[in-house]
Order: sequence, then structure tokens, then C-alpha cells
Amino acid sequence: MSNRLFVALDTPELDKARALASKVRHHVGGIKLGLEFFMANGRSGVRDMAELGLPIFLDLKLHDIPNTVAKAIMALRGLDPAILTVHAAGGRAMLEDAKAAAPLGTKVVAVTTLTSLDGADLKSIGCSGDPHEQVLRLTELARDAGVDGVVCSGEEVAAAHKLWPKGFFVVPGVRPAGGVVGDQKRVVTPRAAVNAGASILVIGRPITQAEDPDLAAREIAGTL
Ligand SMILES: O=C(O)c1cc(=O)[nH]c(=O)n1[C@@H]1O[C@H](COP(=O)(O)O)[C@@H](O)[C@H]1O
Repeated sequence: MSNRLFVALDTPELDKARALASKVRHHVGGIKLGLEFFMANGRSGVRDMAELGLPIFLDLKLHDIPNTVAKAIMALRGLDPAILTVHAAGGRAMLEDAKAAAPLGTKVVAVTTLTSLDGADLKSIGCSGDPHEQVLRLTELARDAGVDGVVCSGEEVAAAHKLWPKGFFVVPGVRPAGGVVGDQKRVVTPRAAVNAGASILVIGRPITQAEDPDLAAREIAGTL
């Protein structure tokens, strides 16, 4: 992939998403549409955005019993996003069925441990390991289940890549040096994420909330 930067268009407004994507399109390798966008605009919104000609990363983070996740993915047929997310914590059977249900050209990537969580958060939901251990455990599970890759933070991607040299690694929680961290807890810079083995970076607010999103995307892309 020539440009590893995917911009997260986290807005429910189709016009806003379209305008943002048009502004940054020459500096990004693709666009990520998430729950906010999909809840508001559904399939037709995704189709509208696909008309811009950039790869679409549909981030629905599916997490349910295997049958429900597989059927949900089948119901997306026709959209054929380049990348689709599910939660690794759904377990091996769910991951296998998700991959089997997805179109051949869609990379199914499993979210390991959200970048908004730290060790204390994991403990509070009953996970004994720290984020690093949890990410590696779920990376092995995802690899063995036959999906295409995982989502993890830049702090774990080097170790995860070592476990799975052929995996596809999506890294969110990326901030330019000194950038506003917000609700993210495991954060690295764009350059550090790429150096550590990220296949693609997902960056939202540092671009979408910038005074000049085009310039922000260009500057970030220039550091990769
Ligand atoms: O799957 C994701 O993309 C994702 C996983 C994760 O662990 N952390 C995470 O922030 N994301 C997404 O990455 C984007 C990050 O946005 P910013 O924090 O604004 O750069 C959001 O769209 C999140 O939904």
C-alpha cells in the first residue's frame, strides 16, 4: 500500500464526511467509516463515499455469537470494503466464521485491545494481563483463526508483528508529537508506528479537527 494513512471520518453527517474526504484525498491511502457514520447513513452512505475512489475501511467492530456475526457480514454483501473489523474477543469460532462470510477481497482484521484502554481498565473488566500480553494473546488467536490481521496500538505492534510476520497490522491511537491525546491511552507518533511494523495507520481528530485538514494530512503523510 503506497500511502499507509487512513483517515477516520468519525461523523454522522454524510456531507461533512464527503467534504473532508475530498479535502484530504491526495494525502491519504483510504478512508475509515465507523459506527457513527454507518448508524446514520447505512449502506447507501458507504456507497456514496466509495464513489470518491479511495479504499474503504468499514470499522463496525462486530462482536456477537458466530452465527450473528457471519450473517451481519453477509448482509454487507455488495459493499465489499477493503477492510472490515470484528472484535478478537468474540473468540476463535466467531473469527473463523467472520472470515468465511467476508468477500475474498475484504481483509478481516480483529481488534485486540482498544487503544482507549490501559492496564487498570483491563483489570476492571476481569482481564489479568497488561495490554501488551492481552494484545499478543489475541494476535495469536486471530492468526490461528485465519483472519487477515489485527488492530493494536503502536506500543505492541512490533511484538505482534514478530508473532505473525505475514499479518496485516492496523494501528490507531496515533498522534503527531505533542498532539492532543483525548480519550486515547496507548499512543505513539505516526513515524514510530510505521517503524514498529504498522501496515496502516488510522488517524482521525488530528486531521479532521485541524484548522486545515488537508495540510494536517499532508504533514502527517510527509513524516511516514
Ligand atoms: O478499530 C479501530 O479503528 C480503532 C481501534 C482502537 O483500538 N482504537 C481506535 O481509536 N480505533 C479507531 O481509530 C480512530 C481513532 O480516532 P482518533 O483518536 O480521532 O485519531 C477512531 O475511529 C476509533 O474508532
